[in-house]
Amino acid sequence: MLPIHHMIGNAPQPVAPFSHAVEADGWICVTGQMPTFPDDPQAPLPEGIAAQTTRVMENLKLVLAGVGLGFEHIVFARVYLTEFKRDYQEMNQTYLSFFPPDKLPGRTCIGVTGLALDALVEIDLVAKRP
Ligand SMILES: C=C(N)C(=O)O
Repeated sequence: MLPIHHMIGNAPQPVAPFSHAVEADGWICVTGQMPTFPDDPQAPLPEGIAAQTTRVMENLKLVLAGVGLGFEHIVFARVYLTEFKRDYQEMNQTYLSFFPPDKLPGRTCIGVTGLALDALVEIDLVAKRP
């Protein structure tokens, strides 16, 4: 079976050549979301790691909703931070607020030297249809 390529109309338009999500056999790989605004892709990014993490999580929510899923369907997440030592704890606090504490996805968090749009954070996901 070939993968299904999802473009989600109300999610932020891609900043690079990718689909918002690609599905194979009920598994959904959601492209790394940036802290951009769905209704104004040219707007400056929000200030600071808490606001950027919130924006990224809201964008992930839009992509998941576009394929009929929610955060409860996330199996694994990867978080990328450009200022790891400075932002790790604050990112965690914001990230945690999107999940019940006993239903956290698996996760890896990685410090990187740069992200598209000079963002502080990008998060990608794997989710599974029930
Ligand atoms: C922003 C991205 N997810 C990319 O360039 O792949």
